[in-house]
Amino acid sequence: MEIHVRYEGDDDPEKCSARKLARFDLTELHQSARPVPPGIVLNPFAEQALSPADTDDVLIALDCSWETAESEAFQLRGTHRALPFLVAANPVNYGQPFQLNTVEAFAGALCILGEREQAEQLLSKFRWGHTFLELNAEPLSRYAACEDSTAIVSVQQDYLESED
Ligand SMILES: C[S@@+](CC[C@H](N)C(=O)[O-])C[C@H]1O[C@@H](n2cnc3c(N)ncnc32)[C@H](O)[C@@H]1O
Repeated sequence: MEIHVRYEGDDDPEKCSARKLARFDLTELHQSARPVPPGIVLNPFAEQALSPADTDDVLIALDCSWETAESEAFQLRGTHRALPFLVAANPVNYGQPFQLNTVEAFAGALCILGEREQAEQLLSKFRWGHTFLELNAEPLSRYAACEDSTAIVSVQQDYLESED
């Protein structure tokens, strides 16, 4: 699957997971929206959850600081999808649901879309990468077995309830 990043560059470059992926040639960084090809845009504000029914082979994230990640920032061509309940494993947001960094968002999406090997390849560049798969092992395998986004939302409900 092709992996693209609309790179805003307003986050700490030392901790930026997208920059690290680009250093290993695992993604392409785009400084503006125009050259980003259309595809599945990972957008936490999207109305519909990502599911195996999404078949595009281009995956896009917006790498910016969470402070500037407002809905207007996600003006990118394609099918916008939110990721269901998954927990961050990166040292900045460890344990936080939904607020994944860019490599975690790609990895979660790839697992849901049946591209587990590529998810592992991206995460292998991060010391804590495997922890993301361990923390989310059960939801990821349940999401990957769902037919569509309605089923994903219903599985997600189990995790939201156990958070309360
Ligand atoms: C806000 S940026 C923060 C990136 C961070 N600076 C880093 O070093 O990776 C994370 C991006 O991952 C994707 N993402 C994170 N959590 C998501 C979710 N729950 N649903 C959809 N996309 C998500 C979005 O594209 C989002 O803009």
